[in-house]
Amino acid sequence: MDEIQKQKRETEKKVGLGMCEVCCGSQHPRVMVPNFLSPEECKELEFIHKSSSTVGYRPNVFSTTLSHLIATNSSHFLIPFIPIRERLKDKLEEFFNCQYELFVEFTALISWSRGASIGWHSDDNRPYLKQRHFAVVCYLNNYGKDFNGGLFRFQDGQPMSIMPMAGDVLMYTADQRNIHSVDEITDGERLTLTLWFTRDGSHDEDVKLVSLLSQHLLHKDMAASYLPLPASCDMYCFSQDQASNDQFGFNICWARLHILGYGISISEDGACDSDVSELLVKPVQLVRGDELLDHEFVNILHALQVIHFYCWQGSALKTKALNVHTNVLKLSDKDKEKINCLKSVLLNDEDLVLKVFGSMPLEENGGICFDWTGIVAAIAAWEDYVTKLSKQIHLELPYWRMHESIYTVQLDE
Ligand SMILES: O=C(O)CCC(=O)C(=O)O
Ligand SMILES: [Fe+2]
Repeated sequence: MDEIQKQKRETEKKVGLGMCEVCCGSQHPRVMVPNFLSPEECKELEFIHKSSSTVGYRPNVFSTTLSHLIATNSSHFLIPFIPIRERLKDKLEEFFNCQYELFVEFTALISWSRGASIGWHSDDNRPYLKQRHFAVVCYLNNYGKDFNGGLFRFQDGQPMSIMPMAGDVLMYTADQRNIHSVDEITDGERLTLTLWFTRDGSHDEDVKLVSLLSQHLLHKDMAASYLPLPASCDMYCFSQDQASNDQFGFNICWARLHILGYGISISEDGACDSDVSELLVKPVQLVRGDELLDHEFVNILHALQVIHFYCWQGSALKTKALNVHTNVLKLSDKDKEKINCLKSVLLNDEDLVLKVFGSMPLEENGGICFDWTGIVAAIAAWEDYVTKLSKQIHLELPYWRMHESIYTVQLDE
């Protein structure tokens, strides 16, 4: 930890606040802003990503887009992004001395796992990406602690290489003046919040998101609107050779529970004979070792959200856990057989899970934290958290619809 902080201070020194004066006239318009996001903001976004991500657009890359959150009944998770997007836009316009308004073109949480990398490129290097004028990369976890490899490099100019550290933000123009690459990840999972901005209002992401939100939220009864609903199963299906779409691989929801030491059980008879798409929408129970928690989650995504909420809020939940009643059952041999059968459907390559999600020490990331009372407390605390966000989005949506823009609405208490 000390070593990392030392490295971080060195990076700040190297990059220096002087970089913040760089503007559009420079040969390589770019800026690195240390500690722009708070540790709490980084952790909340990590929770959202780890409990909602799908397979990404490149091998060994996972992503959570805002439209995916809307489509999976998790629109309320947009709320934490809103103040961050606003602050990033203000900073970008200020640093690049923009005389015109910028629009967010695309927002995503993106994680890169072992084996992922990208060679030299500019971010507008395809005809369909020409509207991308600025890139903003917010680093949400730490080089050397959460992952290894994954250094960001610019081909020319200063700063030349960036060591990702949680909270730091890199902004650069998306054109040829900022050709860059990312080294291969050798261990762990590297997480960013990445946004592209455009001057072209016809590519404003908000217009599309508001329309999706209207379709999803307007006619829904609030009480049911925060329970997650999985997307189609291929969005969670990881296979080594994604192009071939072969059957060998794993379901990433299941895999993310597995690396934290959890399994799932589906009590319904014959579940094991179902195909993956059916399994994803069935109620599940959590398993650890030979124990089963007697609580039914509406589906695997619900269980995954609660476990990652527990990892995120773990210590804060300890006091709440004191008066919680926990019912834990011992698994019978027949139960174990059913669970193993399920496992064979959701994962046919266990080694691949470990290869992809790496083996960085998990202690500080909540990986080792486990006790059933804490998890039962997390079930209720997760519900309070999502209900609060859900109420907020329902209150704000009418204003967003009016302005076709997603922004912090000042509502009187
Ligand atoms: O994550 C990063 O540091 C940059 C990723 C990148 O270059 C891209 O997505 O185009
Ligand atoms: Fe890029």
